[in-house]
Amino acid sequence: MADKPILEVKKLKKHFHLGGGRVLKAVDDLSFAINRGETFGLVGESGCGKSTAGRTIIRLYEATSGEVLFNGENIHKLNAKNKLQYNRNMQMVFQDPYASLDPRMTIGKIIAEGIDIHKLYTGKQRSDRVSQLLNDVGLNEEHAGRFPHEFSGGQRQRVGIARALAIEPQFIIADEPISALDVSVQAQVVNLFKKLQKDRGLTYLFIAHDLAMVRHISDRIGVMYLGKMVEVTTSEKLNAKPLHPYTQSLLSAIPIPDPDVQKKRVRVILQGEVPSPLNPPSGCPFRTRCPHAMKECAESMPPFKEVETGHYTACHLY
Ligand SMILES: Nc1ncnc2c1ncn2[C@@H]1O[C@H](COP(=O)(O)OP(=O)(O)OP(=O)(O)O)[C@@H](O)[C@H]1O
Repeated sequence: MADKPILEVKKLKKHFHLGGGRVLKAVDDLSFAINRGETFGLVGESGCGKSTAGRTIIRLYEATSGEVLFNGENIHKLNAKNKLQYNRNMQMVFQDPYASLDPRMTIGKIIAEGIDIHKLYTGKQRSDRVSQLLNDVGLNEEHAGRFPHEFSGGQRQRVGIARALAIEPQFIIADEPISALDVSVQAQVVNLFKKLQKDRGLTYLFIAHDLAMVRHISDRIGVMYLGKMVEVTTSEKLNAKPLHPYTQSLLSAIPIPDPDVQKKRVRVILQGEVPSPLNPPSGCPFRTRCPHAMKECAESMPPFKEVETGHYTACHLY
């Protein structure tokens, strides 16, 4: 029998109350699961709720409703001791490696923060651990006494990764971890993520707006639009046969290196902008930009259902 998923997200909602009765449904009814050892890519345009989803899963934000099960346990029902253990199992790597590293702290202190909070090592064991982590991410132990501003963007992101690894988590949420980096170093950081996953059996939730990149590193992909999950399947199925018109448009925008194939491809160009999440369209939120919109799309939100084995989508076409 297959292993139970390491993470199950069930009907997760995170609504921000902005005053004056205005409610911004940043994450609305999100359901998906991540298997142990896989990379799950979460994609969608800016503002669709990817970061909010990641932050709610790791409990930087409290959920408005819904469930997050980690190793089968509902994380919203954990007592203080188990919550600390949960925090140990799940860590986050942020987009901007400069903003997320305290400029007044040395790299060694930054990396050891989690070790100190969880009281894992002290003295020589602690400094040995920091040296090891620096080596593991392609830096070296002399870097421990330096400050974040002395490093390049790629090196700072390596520090961010070492910090996340310090307490040996099983699961890492990487929120746009390469988008702030030069193109030339993006591949190096992606390769580091891959190597660490292989060596340590890590599971990743990899958040990014760039489907072209995500599909190369993810086993499975979830596509979000205006706070909702619109499609989930394996990278191969998503590439070969995307079901949701929004996914089709994202894929059709990715250039193909082969000019003959590129010529034959039908480009799906979306009309208009993403609607405001404060005032989303009725029914399916994508209908105002969808080339296949029908009458029923304005009337009801299509259920998120398994259309083919392991291939889920929320669209009235299916
Ligand atoms: N703390 C907050 N308070 C109010 N609204 C918020 C807050 N955080 C995010 N939002 C809003 O929630 C929606 C989703 O934002 P989120 O950052 O999760 O999207 P995203 O897909 O990660 O986009 P990006 O890649 O630009 O960060 C946006 O409309 C955003 O303005």
